[in-house]
Amino acid sequence: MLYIIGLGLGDERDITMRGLEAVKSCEKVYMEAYTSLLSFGLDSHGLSNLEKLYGKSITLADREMVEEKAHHILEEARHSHVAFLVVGDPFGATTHTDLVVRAKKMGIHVQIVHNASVLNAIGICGLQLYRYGQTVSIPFFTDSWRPDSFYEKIHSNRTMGLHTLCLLDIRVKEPTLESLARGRKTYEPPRYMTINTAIEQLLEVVQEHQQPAYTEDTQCVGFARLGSDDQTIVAGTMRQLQMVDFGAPLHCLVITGNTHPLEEEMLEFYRCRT
Ligand SMILES: C[S@@+](CC[C@H](N)C(=O)[O-])C[C@H]1O[C@@H](n2cnc3c(N)ncnc32)[C@H](O)[C@@H]1O
Repeated sequence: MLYIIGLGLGDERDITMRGLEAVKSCEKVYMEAYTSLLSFGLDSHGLSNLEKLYGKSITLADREMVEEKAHHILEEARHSHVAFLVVGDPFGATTHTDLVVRAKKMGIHVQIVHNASVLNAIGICGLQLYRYGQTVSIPFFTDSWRPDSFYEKIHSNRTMGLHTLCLLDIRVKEPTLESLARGRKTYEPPRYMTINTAIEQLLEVVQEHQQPAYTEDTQCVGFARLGSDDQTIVAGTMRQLQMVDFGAPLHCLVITGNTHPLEEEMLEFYRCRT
């Protein structure tokens, strides 16, 4: 049996009763460690908090393991109970759908335990969840790689008056260029995109378009560490949010579409005062 268990967004206390029971029944516990981050991080201290709560040791499943060695996890799940822990909800990231499909094709029973996701937690700012268009991902630009496919999606969302959730890049376990050349992998330190960098890139991309989908004066909402005790939510123009220090990761950004008066009333509680 493969259990895919959402941990929610805050800390170890956010697992559901059902999730906790499932973890406790498993012989092997993996923790997915690259599409998100719990508020206490995944250092040895954060992990040991989880291990203490579950009374089990946890194996970190990094990008390489999930993408290249998923077969090994699935083979274990064929013969025993295996838990695969995911920050947020299991279906808040596309990777985990792939795991479910592979497991089902191998005839392995899969059980999903849902939890809160960034995809619904953004509702806290008052923008109605059913007034969103396509979600976009904003990758870190490099000197030679500046993919901007997110722009057209934002454009079409805004044309229809819909809000856009921008998920921001997470780079963990990226091999350094030198190590690739040498054939022995060493890794860059982890990087998490800030709202400030996202806005800088958004404003760079929009300059290349005649009829801009947004400007520096477009209303947005920035979210940091949603679901944790020190979550930060600020509403303001792109220009205003660029000046805000949102602190530690994770961050995401919403570009507003047309707003309803009730949405405006809620946004007032988070309005940037500078
Ligand atoms: C691929 S999504 C994974 C979402 C996760 N599985 C879930 O269901 O919430 C990861 C992105 O969501 C955003 N994100 C996730 N958790 C967040 C949080 N607690 N606060 C703000 N943004 C968050 C970040 O932009 C991050 O790069």
